[in-house]
Amino acid sequence: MLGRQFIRMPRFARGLATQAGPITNLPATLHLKTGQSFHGRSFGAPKSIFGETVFSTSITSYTESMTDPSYRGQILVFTTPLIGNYGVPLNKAPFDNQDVGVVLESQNIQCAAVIVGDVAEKFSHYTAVESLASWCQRHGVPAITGVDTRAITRLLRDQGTTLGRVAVGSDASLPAPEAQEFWDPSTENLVDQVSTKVPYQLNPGGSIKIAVLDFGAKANILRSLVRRDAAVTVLPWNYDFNAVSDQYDGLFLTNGPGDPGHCMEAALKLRRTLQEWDKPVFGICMGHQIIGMAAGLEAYRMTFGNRGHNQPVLALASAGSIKAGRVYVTSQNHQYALKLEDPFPQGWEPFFINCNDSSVEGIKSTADSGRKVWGVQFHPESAGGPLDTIEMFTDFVLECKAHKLQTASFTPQKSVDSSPVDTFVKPTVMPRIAVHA
Ligand SMILES: NC(=O)CC[C@H](N)C(=O)O
Repeated sequence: MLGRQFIRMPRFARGLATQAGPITNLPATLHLKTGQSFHGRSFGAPKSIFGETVFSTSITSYTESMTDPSYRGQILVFTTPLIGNYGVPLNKAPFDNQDVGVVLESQNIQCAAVIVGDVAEKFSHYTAVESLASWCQRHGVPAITGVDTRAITRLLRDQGTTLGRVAVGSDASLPAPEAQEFWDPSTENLVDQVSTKVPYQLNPGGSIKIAVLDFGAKANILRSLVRRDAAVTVLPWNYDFNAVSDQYDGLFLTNGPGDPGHCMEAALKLRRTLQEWDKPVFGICMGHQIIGMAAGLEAYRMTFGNRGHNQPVLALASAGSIKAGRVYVTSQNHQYALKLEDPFPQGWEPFFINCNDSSVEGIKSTADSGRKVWGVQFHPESAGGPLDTIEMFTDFVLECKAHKLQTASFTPQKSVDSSPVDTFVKPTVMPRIAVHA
């Protein structure tokens, strides 16, 4: 009764919900480079691919995870046995300059393939317009169901993230590829593949100007800034921010796929920024790793990384909404981390530490450094996952405003025309859809 009263499905969704998804009967095999093979059924695109096999402990939000550009090149194994039961929503948001035009984290499925124990053949949700199976098929993404994901996960935990091959249809019965045939996505600069090619703006009338270096931004990061009334200018990952830094009140560095070592160029540019520019800087995941590398810390590859929405982190310092000594439950998706060095580089301190594996979960500039710079390995923007740390976006925007106010009396007023956007390729309709294509 209650459900009927409060949850009214839009007419288009009512007809589609609970339809059976088109599960194919094609055989499908996951081969790991370490020699193990798992045989199941295909429910995605009838094609075979290589990738890096990783597991996620997230229980919900398969749609957000699969569209997160940080999963590029990865074969994503869900530890939750039943995946797909709420289907997939229409991935389109109102087309205006307040949003990136999508409901999920980017326009496309970004992971190379998905592996589940049991795909839901029927789905039901008031926003669902199609099944997980038809979404994968439409996007050309292979997917396997009916394999022992617990066994795969235990292997990956022991031997670490492992290169894999998803073989579908007649390929499924072929022998496993030779070790040297496995493609390793970490050898490529994946960031360059997903970052915007041209700068663009969101919410140009916002009260504070934030430049965002796009390493493969999740849409909810951009939304989280826009919702706090930031005027956001999204720049390619290797853009020379130093040339335009005086025109912004803050700098943000996003998440992104692959080995941060491929983005050393961005870390070196940021090192100069931090030497010459004293406004607030905030980075998430890949962005945090870039800040760390700019500070002189080293990034290393973890055995199996952290992927899931239940990662507890302990705050070691207080800043804004974050209180030292508290544990926050966080959303994560990473393979690399910053090394915990003792002592930390001068002017820097650890901010958060992971309660499970003691890896560095955040760094910040020290109180006496005169700067406000934070990086966090986890995802405060959630999508999916808990919102325990979402107020870090508010903290950042408030710091930018405070800095602007403090310096306003000393800085000559800039003319309105000083916006760097005038020198950019400035489309009249922002290329939101094309950003992560
Ligand atoms: N989500 C991210 O930004 C991931 C960062 C980096 N690609 C890693 O795997 O560690």
